[in-house]
Amino acid sequence: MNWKVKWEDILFGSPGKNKKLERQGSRMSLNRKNSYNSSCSGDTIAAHLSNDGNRQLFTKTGYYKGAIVAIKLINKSNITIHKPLLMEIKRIKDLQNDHIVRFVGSCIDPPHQCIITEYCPKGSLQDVLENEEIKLDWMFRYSIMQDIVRGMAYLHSGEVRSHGNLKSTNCVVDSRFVVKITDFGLHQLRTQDDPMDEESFAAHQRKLWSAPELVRMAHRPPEGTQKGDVYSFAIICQEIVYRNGVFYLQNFDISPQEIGEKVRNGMKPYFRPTMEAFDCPCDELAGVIKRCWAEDPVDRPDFQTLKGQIRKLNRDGDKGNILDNLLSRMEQYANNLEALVAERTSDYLEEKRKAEDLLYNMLPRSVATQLIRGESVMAETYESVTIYFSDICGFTALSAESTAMQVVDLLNDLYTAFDTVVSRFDVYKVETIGDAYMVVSGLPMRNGNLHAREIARMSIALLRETKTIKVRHKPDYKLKLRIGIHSGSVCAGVVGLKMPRYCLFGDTVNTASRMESNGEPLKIHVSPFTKTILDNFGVFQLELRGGVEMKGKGMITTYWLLGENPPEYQPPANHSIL
Ligand SMILES: Nc1nc2c(ncn2[C@@H]2O[C@H](COP(=O)(O)OP(=O)(O)OP(=O)(O)O)[C@@H](O)[C@H]2O)c(=O)[nH]1
Ligand SMILES: [Mg+2]
Repeated sequence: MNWKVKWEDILFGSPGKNKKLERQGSRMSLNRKNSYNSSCSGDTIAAHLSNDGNRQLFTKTGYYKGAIVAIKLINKSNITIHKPLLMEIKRIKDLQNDHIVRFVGSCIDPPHQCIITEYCPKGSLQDVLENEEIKLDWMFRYSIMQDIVRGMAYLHSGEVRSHGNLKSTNCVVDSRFVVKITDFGLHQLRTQDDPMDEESFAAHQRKLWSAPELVRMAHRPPEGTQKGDVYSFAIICQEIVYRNGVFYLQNFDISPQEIGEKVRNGMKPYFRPTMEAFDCPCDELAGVIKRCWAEDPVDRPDFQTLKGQIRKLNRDGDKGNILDNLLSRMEQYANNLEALVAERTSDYLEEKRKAEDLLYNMLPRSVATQLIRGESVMAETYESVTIYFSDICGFTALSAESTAMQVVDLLNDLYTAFDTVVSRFDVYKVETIGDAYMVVSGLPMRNGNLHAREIARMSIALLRETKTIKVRHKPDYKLKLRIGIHSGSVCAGVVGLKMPRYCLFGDTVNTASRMESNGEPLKIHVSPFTKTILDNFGVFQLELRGGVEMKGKGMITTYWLLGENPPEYQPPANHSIL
């Protein structure tokens, strides 16, 4: 029973891996005329927007024994394994042909029943024909027809005998643009518990590939007939010639249901899709296609005969030889690889950008850039910087009365607002610890004496901002921010390898923190060192607070920052014309 696969043995991978699988997945355009009802569902199916903005779906895929496989879910509550089914599975597993999709195995244990096959990354022939970015010259189109003929001739010559459901969605395209036949045999597994509504648009659409004699049958055999397959092949060839969807009718717009009725009634002239010799590279091709969809199955050639005919047409058309054909496919393959490389490169750049953005958020820009370049960041001494600390008074009591989520929401609201304010100044936010917020100016880029002015302005702005912030779960609660600022020298550098952090060290940091803890709610507590610098600007209103006993420092005289005078009115200069 080497065909039996355990669902657990199929790897659906991490989200990252899935993304990769999905990208390689086959596409089913949802803008097709039919209302296709996807039977695929599951975690590896992804939707995305194609270049032209159409939503597309991918077929379900997974990893099995190290290879990507296509997974087709079976909509059946119960599968009985009996001898004929086992024999059929064996026959299908033994099939070996370049143009037949390899059967990998099947999961039959509910609830995960599926058929697992080789995965052809380019999707179905219908997907390829619909994709305008893929250029198909005539030689290429002949080779697609020839691939199908070869696969079908092989199927018909073996024990499978016939397909019964040949259509452009059941011809899949591998990464080298070789077309392979899929979804044949195993009808017992494929018949669904809740079959599709026979009168639905999708059901009528599916029948467009079916030969008239089969459509007329009340109980048509799921395996169809060999001549029926030839008719389906002709319909596919017409799709290949016109690239306008199945059963394209020039200047004629009727529903699949009406088409079905006209084909079924078998009245002369027999109703078939548009096929003009002048739309083909040679008259004979149109003739071959028309013979394949002859009303009387006896008049249709078999695939063995078609093999020779298509080969001859391609040669007679003098459109090149085997080598040209090969080169053409290789060219398509190379173009495709280029697109793939471009896509992967943009993925890589996107991931790189995300990683760098993260680093830029965690570290000052210049430091992050140095680290990205692989340079080590040496700790540096800065003679003069200004440090800001703030805290929310009564935060512990407020937290005790709130749920953890409410606290998180509050801090999130607060810091989102703070971060916006902070971004307007030449400062660097060092960290937030709970309700404490620490900001510095004057490093890693030195800014002379401006650091005190930047921090003072930012403090005033933050204080103003706090007054506007509403605590969502306590709308009447007034947040009281307590701010302390101090200037002096610090040492700064990156510490840690796993989670590098840019840290400041030195007594200035401690003093700034003490300025905050010795401050008062809704006030900005300024150290005498910062005040001296601020006085140089002549715009800040400072008020003496008095002597404050500070741990380890003794008594120091501190100030309150009340605000900034508006810039004085400057009359416009009187320019005289010399
Ligand atoms: N890449 C890839 N895509 C596939 C494969 N099989 C199916 N698909 C995609 O899935 C789409 C729908 O395939 P199916 O679920 O087999 O549906 P269908 O072929 O329309 O109908 P039935 O075969 O009759 O069930 C196709 O058009 C392809 O886009 C495969 O082996 N590889
Ligand atoms: Mg199919």
